Amino acid sequence: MFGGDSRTVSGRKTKMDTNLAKLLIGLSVQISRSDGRVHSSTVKAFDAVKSTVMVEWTERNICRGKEVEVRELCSLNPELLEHVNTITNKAAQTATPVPSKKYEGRLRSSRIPGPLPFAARPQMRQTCFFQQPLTLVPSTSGSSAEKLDLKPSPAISSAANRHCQENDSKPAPPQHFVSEAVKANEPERMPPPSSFKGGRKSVAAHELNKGNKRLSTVRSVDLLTKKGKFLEASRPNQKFYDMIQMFRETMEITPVTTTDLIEPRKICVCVRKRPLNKQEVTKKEIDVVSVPGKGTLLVHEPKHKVDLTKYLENQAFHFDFSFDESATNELVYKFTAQPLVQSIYDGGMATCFAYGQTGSGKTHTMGGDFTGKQQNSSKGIYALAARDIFTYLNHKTYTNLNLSVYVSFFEIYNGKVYDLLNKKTKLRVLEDDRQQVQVVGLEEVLVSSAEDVIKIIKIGSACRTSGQTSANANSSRSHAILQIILRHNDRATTLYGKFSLVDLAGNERGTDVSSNDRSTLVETAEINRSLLALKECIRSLGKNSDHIPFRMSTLTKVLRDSFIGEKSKTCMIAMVSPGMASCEYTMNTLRYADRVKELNGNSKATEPSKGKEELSSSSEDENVDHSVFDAISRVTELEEKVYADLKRANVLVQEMDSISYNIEEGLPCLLAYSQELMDNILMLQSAVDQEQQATQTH
Ligand SMILES: Nc1ncnc2c1ncn2[C@@H]1O[C@H](COP(=O)(O)OP(=O)(O)OP(=O)(O)O)[C@@H](O)[C@H]1O
Repeated sequence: MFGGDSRTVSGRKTKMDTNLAKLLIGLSVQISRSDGRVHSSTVKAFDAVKSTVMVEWTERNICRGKEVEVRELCSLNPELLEHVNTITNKAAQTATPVPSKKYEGRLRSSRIPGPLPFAARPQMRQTCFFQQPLTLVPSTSGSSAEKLDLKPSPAISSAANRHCQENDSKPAPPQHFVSEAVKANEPERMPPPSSFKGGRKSVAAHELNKGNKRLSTVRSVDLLTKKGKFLEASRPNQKFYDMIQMFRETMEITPVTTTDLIEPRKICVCVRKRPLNKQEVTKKEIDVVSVPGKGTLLVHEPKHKVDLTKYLENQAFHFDFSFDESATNELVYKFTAQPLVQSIYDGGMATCFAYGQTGSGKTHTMGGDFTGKQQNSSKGIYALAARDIFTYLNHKTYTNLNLSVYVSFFEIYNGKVYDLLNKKTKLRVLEDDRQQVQVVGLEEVLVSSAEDVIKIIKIGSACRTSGQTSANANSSRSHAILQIILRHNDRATTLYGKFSLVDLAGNERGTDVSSNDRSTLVETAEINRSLLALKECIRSLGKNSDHIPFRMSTLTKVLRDSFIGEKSKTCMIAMVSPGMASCEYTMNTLRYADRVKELNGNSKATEPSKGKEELSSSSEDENVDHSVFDAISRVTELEEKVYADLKRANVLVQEMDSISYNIEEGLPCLLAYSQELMDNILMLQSAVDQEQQATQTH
């Protein structure tokens, strides 16, 4: 690459590295932190092999440090690159460098540095989709064969310019970059202990490259001992993080605002992203979900190519509304459940579902946000809907309807219904000849204010069945259904309208439970079965189909009247966790929500951003769905047969019972009768005996 005698070249290169080290060390430079802050730090060491520098700064009296790639440093400090280039060019003509003005007072050495050792770096690839690839163009001019003309992508330039503007308030000169290296087998950026150990560093790096286990151990021990000092050690999957951050720099964001228009919809499907939680932040979990707004949500799916190159697959999903991590429950309510309140006053059925992976924020959205373990029930969709229902009730338009409000709160756990307002009494779900489904004995409490409803929510929520899964220590494994019912104040208290607010159980797969015992697996299978049935029912509602497959699960049975009727309206809020660890479940949630919405006339077409791969995976998903659906239908058929057999057996038992009753009743009579008969026989016998005696005497 360098041409000429290799000994001369390597000798020249070592000298240049030494010069560059002298130029950089001691400089005050801007660095970018993982949380987005940009501040100054001092260059302490230069690693020519990795083309990185070690920088240090003081924060709250703690000396911190981090390793930064030279190209990253140059992008944040454009004058630095300019300065290096100036010196390099001058060096070709004179032996004395003239430092650029900005760094004049900060240079510790005025010796001529060599050009940046970019050429020593391996060929790299830009694999982040949606990102214009960076170009690495060898310069044809100049005497130095190592010098490269590095062209940035416009997106990155603008990002870098933004940084510069923030810090310098003057426009940044054109930037020079190398493309993003994303080899999985490349070590993640960690502070090299060698940088601080003078002569040892190159040996350690060299030996490490050779795969020397002993030295690897030494290196990791070094890293551990340095941990206290270098708190900024990069996060796991730093490359993915960088790629996502770069992508976000180019993203246009239009968040939902309270002034946005709400169109009336029969089925509304929205998505809400929760913020990273404390544990995720501590683990330096990467946020892989972006919400540009206008109903769109992006998942930056981290992927590896066959050659282990890391890349992102940015997948776009479109819903009626998309809410980012800053959205409040009030805002989410305004666009989801609130428009449904009107429909129950029009005599319809409204249903709002919170769907998502365990720990994604369903209970937070429906029941209210948490402060520690305390839930603020007045800030959830349950309470907000109750408040509006009472506002309507007291409005002059509706007072003449003469309605009262009742509340029931129950859960479905493992296909069984439990009354949360009556000490979790197990209830039976029966269907009459007209296919009306009744939850027999369900407590309905008459309420006169939203505060009454909040009290009921508190009582009911405390009762919910909880288990433990790997994602959420207080996971709800049941579907909780709060129903706010409007009834006429006549003697029969006939039903007028009903709002069902459903906090669904977590949708994670059977393998995601920390305990693999049979009951937990059965529990998970039951959850998945009911969620699948729910999807099919909402899809049928969307198609205005006459056939609603509501018998497939207890959940759909009890919500049967929500899926029928012209005035029925449904809203689903799909919740997603933003962490990279949840990426697969996030994709499952979004695909589910997408299928629910698919046949809804109001929805815009989904534009998967992927090509063939995405299409094949979604058709695979469909096949899986259908086979599961078929299996569920078969199980449901069998269940119905067994149920019919049971019914017949029951009738037989009752007949036998009545026969045995008759036998039991008849037996004493028979005995008395036979006794009577016996007495009569005896009497007859004695009469015959007397007659015989009399005959003999005569
Ligand atoms: N939008 C949000 N803002 C802040 N914190 C949130 C948000 N959504 C969820 N959380 C927090 O995340 C944690 C898990 O949320 P939540 O219990 O609501 O999840 P879930 O989906 O109901 O889980 P499960 O299905 O297991 O019950 C809670 O501590 C909650 O406070």
